[in-house]
Amino acid sequence: MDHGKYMNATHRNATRIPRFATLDKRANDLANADRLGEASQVDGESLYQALIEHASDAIMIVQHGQAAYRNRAHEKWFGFSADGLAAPRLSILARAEHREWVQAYEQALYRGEEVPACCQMTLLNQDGQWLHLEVHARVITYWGALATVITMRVRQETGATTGVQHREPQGSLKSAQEVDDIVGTSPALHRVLQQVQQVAGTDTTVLITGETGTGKELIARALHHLSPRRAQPLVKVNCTALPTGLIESELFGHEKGAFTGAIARKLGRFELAEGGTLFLDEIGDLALDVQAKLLRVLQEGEFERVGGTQTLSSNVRIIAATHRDLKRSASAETFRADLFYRLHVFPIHLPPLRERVEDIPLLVQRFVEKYAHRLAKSIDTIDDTAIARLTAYAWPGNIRELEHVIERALILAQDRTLTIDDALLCAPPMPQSEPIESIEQASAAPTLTLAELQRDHIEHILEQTGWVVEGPQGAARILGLHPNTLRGRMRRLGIKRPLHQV
Ligand SMILES: Nc1ncnc2c1ncn2[C@@H]1O[C@H](COP(=O)(O)OP(=O)(O)OP(=O)(O)O)[C@@H](O)[C@H]1O
Repeated sequence: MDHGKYMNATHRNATRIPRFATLDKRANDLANADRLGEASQVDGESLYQALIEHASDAIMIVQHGQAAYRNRAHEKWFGFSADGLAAPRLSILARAEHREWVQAYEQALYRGEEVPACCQMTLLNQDGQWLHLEVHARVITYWGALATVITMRVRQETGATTGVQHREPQGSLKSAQEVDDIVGTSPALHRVLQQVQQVAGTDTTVLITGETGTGKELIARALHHLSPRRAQPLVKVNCTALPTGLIESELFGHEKGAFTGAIARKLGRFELAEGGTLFLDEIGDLALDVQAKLLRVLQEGEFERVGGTQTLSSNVRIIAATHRDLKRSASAETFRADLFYRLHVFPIHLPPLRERVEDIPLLVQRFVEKYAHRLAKSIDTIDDTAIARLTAYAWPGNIRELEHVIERALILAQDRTLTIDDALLCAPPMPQSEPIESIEQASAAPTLTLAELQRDHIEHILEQTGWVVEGPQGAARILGLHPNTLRGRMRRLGIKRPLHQV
């Protein structure tokens, strides 16, 4: 499939083909009409469209190899996108052992060749359920152009890959995925989304933990977008990126003349987030004196601007995130224990990608679509060995690293098949035979601590990049880390450029 073409085609189609909303309105017009008395007043085209829209079979119209229209049943069974158009290809969703066959079927179909009038296949939906389908496909002329109509009748659900049997695909869990484009079907992600759903509607403080690049910010956004505060601002503060001297004024604002350089009053992030959500990223890096002031706002809802005497009250919901083990930091007295308990009201832990490898194929699909479009590349297939390599890799930078690997793979792609060269993956692959739970231990030499292992790996990458941290060729990008996060980690792990290389 030509993704570049698809995106253009989708935009072109947007004007030529009635979009979901138009069909939906016509369907509603029809539903509102008195069926016996007024049905005759609805024109034949509307009637036909309403019938398709409300059919119990999943119907998709494909043009230029991509979905130009999907009816309600299709969205209900497959999910995948809020605008109803971006349904992944059948072959991506097919069972591995049938993928080749489904791909051949699909390609023949889109070339306008003859395919069996009816066939059966099993496809994965967005909720990780396998659906047994009876598939009918035919080529038609649609608004003056050739299109393929694919009708699918769901014969049976075989239960979810998550192990949850017969879960309703449009259930409440999907909304978190819908609002922030969160991809994945693993039980681990499923549990996280369940927690998001439970807490989003409240004002409870949430502490999101997890390694770098696991999607903490994405989850924070989903919490805000699903909360009653969604119409108010979501304000982010990166506690690592701000110099210690400035963080207090960033959070609480300052009055004119409060310190040298304070030439005017400045509102802090608490005031900017008033009525909305304040996302305190990397809260584990907050200086101890600022922690005390933050605790006061959390407990009493009050603060003063730096240099100010007026006490201001605050109405913000706090979401904090960290890659650190805050409990351990509290024991080591680098983080206030009282603040830790105040934040730890509703913890959400995002497991590392290596513990939810089931999410990798869909994430790859998502990133291929994203970057194929941006880079104007056309990718039809993802090499089988590529998926095997990607699932065997340890992903120290988690999903951000995966995203960058796919971007680089697309830049390097010479033809329409995406391949993953070992050189694209920086850390050693995980041992294949070990169960996932033991991988961390297995990949670490017995005499090395995790910190030592991390230091070695970061140093190794820095040496490869000539100690360049930032930029397209920099170590941060390769490791899938934000440059400031990498600098912070280098400081923490005592990594310094050797003098002879300076
Ligand atoms: N489940 C997911 N589906 C789609 N994209 C994801 C998912 N999880 C993470 N991403 C993407 O991976 C990248 C990293 O995610 P995010 O910034 O939320 O991670 P993080 O844990 O906050 O990282 P850090 O600790 O370094 O700040 C982002 O581009 C995000 O959109």
